[in-house]
Amino acid sequence: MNADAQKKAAAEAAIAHLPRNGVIGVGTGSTVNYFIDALAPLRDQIPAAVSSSEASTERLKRIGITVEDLNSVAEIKVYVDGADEINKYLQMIKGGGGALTREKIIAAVSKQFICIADQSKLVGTLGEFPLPVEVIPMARSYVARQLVKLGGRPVYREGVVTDNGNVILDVHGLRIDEPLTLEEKLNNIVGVVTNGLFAHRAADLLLLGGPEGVQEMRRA
Ligand SMILES: O=C(CO)[C@H](O)[C@H](O)COP(=O)(O)O
Repeated sequence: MNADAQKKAAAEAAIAHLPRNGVIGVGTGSTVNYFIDALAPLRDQIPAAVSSSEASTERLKRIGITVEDLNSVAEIKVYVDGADEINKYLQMIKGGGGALTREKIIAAVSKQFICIADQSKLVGTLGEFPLPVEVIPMARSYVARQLVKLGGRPVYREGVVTDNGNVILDVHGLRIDEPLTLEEKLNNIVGVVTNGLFAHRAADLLLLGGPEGVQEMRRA
């Protein structure tokens, strides 16, 4: 199975973990696109979804699933999303697709976070993938200087404006030995809206597609 087939298998495995009746959270990315496609036959059993991006909203609506604003939803039972990297504690780097802020908000609200990914995403130490940081535009240079002080090499994601009207710095060269501490330090930089480290709100379950099929991993 190649990476795409692994993503599809992981996405389809998530269907068995959905609540019988309840609002679900839906993330963003190519793996999530497979998940949305797999939701189509279940559209009548899903009262509504909350989505982490305009792209996913559009795809959900196209298959007939109602998308609600998070403010009108009392509870999200399950949130399904991909990751750019994930470790055995199910801490992640996310935001490759630029939707990290909404993803973090929905993850915080949701009772259960199911990560769907292909095998290449599972790593020993987070940080090989450049860490996305969403920044208020006027603070971009200041935040970049603070990121350099933390040992990173920030690169401005040119031409990208997030769904929230902000910009993204992708931070290269960080070896993330202490994800919890780094997530807090990044949050403390004035001008940072969100960073793509999901350490405090890690996933609860990883469905990992591999050559042999889909493996279920819970937090170590
Ligand atoms: O965080 C994300 C988007 O902001 C995605 O979950 C992450 O980039 C993984 O994407 P893909 O499923 O395409 O590999």
